Amino acid sequence: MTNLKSTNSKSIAVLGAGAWGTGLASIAEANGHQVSIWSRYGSETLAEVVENADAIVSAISMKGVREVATQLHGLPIPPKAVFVTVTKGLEPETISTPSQIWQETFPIHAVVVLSGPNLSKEIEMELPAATVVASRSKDAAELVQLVFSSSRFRVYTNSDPLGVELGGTLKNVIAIASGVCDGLQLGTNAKAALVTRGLTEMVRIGNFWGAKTETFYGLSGLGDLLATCNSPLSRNYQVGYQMACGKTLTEILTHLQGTAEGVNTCRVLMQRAKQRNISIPITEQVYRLLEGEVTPQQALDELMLRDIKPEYSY
Ligand SMILES: NC(=O)C1=CN([C@@H]2O[C@H](COP(=O)(O)OP(=O)(O)OC[C@H]3O[C@@H](n4cnc5c(N)ncnc54)[C@H](O)[C@@H]3O)[C@@H](O)[C@H]2O)C=CC1
Ligand SMILES: O=C(CO)COP(=O)(O)O
Repeated sequence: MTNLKSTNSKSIAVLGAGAWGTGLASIAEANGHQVSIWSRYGSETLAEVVENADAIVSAISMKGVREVATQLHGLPIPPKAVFVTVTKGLEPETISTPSQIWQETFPIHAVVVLSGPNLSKEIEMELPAATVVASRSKDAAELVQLVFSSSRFRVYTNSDPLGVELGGTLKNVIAIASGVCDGLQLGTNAKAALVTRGLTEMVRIGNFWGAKTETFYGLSGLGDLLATCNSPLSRNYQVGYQMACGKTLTEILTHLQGTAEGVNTCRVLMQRAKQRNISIPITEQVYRLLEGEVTPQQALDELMLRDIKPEYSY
């Protein structure tokens, strides 16, 4: 077994000084690594922050990933540097995942996806949590595992980066639906049904994309669903909860602290599912709700009154 204390100090560049970027920076720093954080509002340049980095951690929200990757592309990046992406979103124009953008921009560097049930407020309070680091490169995943592993943060490796990334991304849409469920006070049975059928929907989309089914039953799929579908700390859950309480999406997003990626992800998924004829009924109702086409109650009725069918039809 690896002794966590034996890790050599690494140079870690964190891009994005939001809730999760600063949270991950604190974990790495507490583990004895040299951490620099880059923010578009800060005084340090990207070039200064990534110079000599062993790992470059992108904690940029989806809308900024391509722009930051392009800015970095023109800079001298150490060949040893591993890119770590923690963004949970999809690019609307290309339907690319963040790791695909990083890999496309830096084809010779290893890319690692870090995702799991990691509500940053709880991590900030040093409550225990676990996560997954996944990569096509076993060495890169193990390096990132050592950088972040601690007595408060248990990090597992995984060899299905696409599944791990999609788990964290797709669950955001189900978290919005769960917020609606709680806002309407539909009860525990309804929540259990929603989360379970939500997972089926995630597996269906993930399989279509080429991810492994079992990955969705791990920390980055089921684990993250359980966390975000049951916690008012989740911004995505808050979007659904507040819509069920009568607020408009614009009002909610104006006052929300940080990013609720599920809003954009839901739109991208609907576009993809329509093109490919994939059945995603929960996502479809979340989409219609976000677009103002149905009320929360109508979305519920539409889901309950769908044609009856067998439980399994991936
Ligand atoms: N907060 C959490 O609990 C967790 C968040 N995540 C994911 O991590 C990502 C970041 O989340 P948060 O830190 O919570 O969001 P945040 O909204 O607090 O921070 C986002 C960061 O991205 C930066 N950014 C956005 N567009 C940019 C651009 N064009 N150029 C440069 N920088 C740009 C912002 O300045 C900010 O520093 C999201 O995809 C989220 O889903 C993942 C796990 C946990
Ligand atoms: O992904 C998260 C926890 O794992 C954070 O969820 P929210 O983005 O909904 O706050």
